[in-house]
Amino acid sequence: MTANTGTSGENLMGNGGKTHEPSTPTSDTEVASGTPTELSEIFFVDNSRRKQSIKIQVKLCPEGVYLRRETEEDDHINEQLIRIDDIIGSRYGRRLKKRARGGLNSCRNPNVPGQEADSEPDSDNSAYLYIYAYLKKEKPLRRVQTLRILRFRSSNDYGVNLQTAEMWHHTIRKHKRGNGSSSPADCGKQLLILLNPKSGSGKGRELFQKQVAPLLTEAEVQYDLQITTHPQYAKEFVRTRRDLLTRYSGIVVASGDGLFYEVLNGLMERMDWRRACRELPLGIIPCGSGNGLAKSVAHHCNEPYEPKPILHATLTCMAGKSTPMDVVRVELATRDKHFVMYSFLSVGWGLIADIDIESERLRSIGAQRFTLWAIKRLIGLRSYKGRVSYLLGKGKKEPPVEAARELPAESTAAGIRSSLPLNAGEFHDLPEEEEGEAVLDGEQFADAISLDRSVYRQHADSWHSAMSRRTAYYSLGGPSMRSNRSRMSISQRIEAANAEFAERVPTGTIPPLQMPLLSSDGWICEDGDFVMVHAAYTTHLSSDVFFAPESRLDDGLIYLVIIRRGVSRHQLLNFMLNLNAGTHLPIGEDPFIKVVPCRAFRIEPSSSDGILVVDGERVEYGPIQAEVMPGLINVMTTSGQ
Ligand SMILES: Nc1ncnc2c1ncn2[C@@H]1O[C@H](COP(=O)(O)OP(=O)(O)OP(=O)(O)O)[C@@H](O)[C@H]1O
Repeated sequence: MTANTGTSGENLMGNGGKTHEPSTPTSDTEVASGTPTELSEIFFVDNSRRKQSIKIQVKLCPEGVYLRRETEEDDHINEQLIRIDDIIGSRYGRRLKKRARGGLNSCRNPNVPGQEADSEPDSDNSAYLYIYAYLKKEKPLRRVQTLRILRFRSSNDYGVNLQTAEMWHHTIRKHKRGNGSSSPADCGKQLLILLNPKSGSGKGRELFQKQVAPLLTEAEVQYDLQITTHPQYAKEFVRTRRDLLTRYSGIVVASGDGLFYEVLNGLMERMDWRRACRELPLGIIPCGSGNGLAKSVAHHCNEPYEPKPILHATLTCMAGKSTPMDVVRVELATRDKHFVMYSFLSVGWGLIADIDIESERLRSIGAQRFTLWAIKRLIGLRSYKGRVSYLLGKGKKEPPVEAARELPAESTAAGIRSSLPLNAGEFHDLPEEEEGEAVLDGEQFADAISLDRSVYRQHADSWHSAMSRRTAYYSLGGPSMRSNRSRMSISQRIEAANAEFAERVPTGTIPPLQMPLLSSDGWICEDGDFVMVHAAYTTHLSSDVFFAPESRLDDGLIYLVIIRRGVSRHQLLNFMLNLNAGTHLPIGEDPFIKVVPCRAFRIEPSSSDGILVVDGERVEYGPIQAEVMPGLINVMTTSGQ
């Protein structure tokens, strides 16, 4: 719809065809900047069929834009509200040369002879305001793209008309801010967009240009697009950029879950990790193959996902709101080394992990590979011996389990740290980075630091150190260490460095992997044969696997699904078939399948052969444990907290 205002409006309202001043506030409440709170104007739309113009009152207020349409027929009045949340942005200026989506209809001022709406831009003194909105509709849940074009032509002077359009534009922005939305444009920062051109079907770049870039333009978002050139590019980028917090307002990953994992782990390696996690909201635009996080975020916000996941997720990232989300600190032990990684989706052992990884060889057939491999694995059903231990979530009762038992209250060696209440507030930032001597010291002792925090993700095909650089640097370079350094032996320095490190970086609060878990600390342990142990902390493992329906982004809980040997193939088949709808978990007690909401868990496989996955990627097989860091990061959502 194109509406025009100005002399025509005045004429109809009986002002004798005089041009009128630009829109003025209808309310006298004005903010310091001079932007009014409410604007109202009469517009007209040509109705060629009825050979008359339709009068439309347009009112802009904090709730959004009201359009009230009146025709000559008394009984024919209808109204529309474009909610401020549904408006992603507006633009003002001359008429766009290219026909804008939503249609810039030819319109003629009905009351001023000779004033052609379709005149060439050069002779057109009108200023146009383009309002871009994506209206949220229920049943079915969807977003409807809507463009409203307001044409301001009350003056013969283009500059005056432009001022009016500009005032409307700024008022829209003000109301969006007032609604809790913080656009990058408002804080003078850019959005960092990391795009993996190889993710999913390998069309990330194309999809971005076609579906994401136009929305960014509509929302006036300034962005820095970084196209990854190799694995670890994104991780290194966020880990090493000194101006990350001053230059960027948030980070959007246009890719699959794999790249999001890189970004998260890159942030966690920064000296200012805590501040970075708090101040830089993270968004995801699903261009990958699994897309569990994008679907979980859409589910959380009650936003549509299909049939246009990229469009919907981009809108979510543009909404300027964020919600805290849990991160899970995962610790692995292989070949006498400790590895730490930060996860946001899941840890898996057994059935689902096997299907996910083993079906890779059928990647060329698409998503059907999972179905085919699931059938294969159900026929040749495997189970794995081992031990699963967990700390129940606060206020959660232990579910009835056949073989669950409490760990003996062992009196353990000195130095075992008991499990503390998990609290994100316990994690601290490192002090600001210092150059020079400290870094040198760090390098000198890097190899000697006992707590190696390297992580190996086989699929990513590269080693990356999660903490070692920082460990070495901080521990020995801190002011408290420097003064006593000369009097300390190397081993004392290393010990002190580790102690300081443990305080300052996001260390775990549960006992290290090689230490026993105590029932007196609340640990519950199950030994036996397991078909599957799969832990999830978001609702969806992939866009079509609704694995943990009860999960909330920041509930501080890990949903541990345990399936014991003895489960029938029929029951397993039902489990697999119902994963899509989220109805796979037993409602009442079940001797073989159960779900445990916990804060931390440990898996200790008895054999050395099997598959473990973290966030859908294979990791080294061996003992693994994880604990939740509640609400550590903020993810972009449409409903902020
Ligand atoms: N330019 C690149 N070339 C090759 N690999 C890359 C490049 N950029 C990133 N990667 C790696 O590709 C891996 C997979 O990427 P991503 O997660 O984006 O896609 P996906 O695997 O298709 O999606 P999903 O993880 O949702 O299944 C990541 O682990 C990342 O390290």
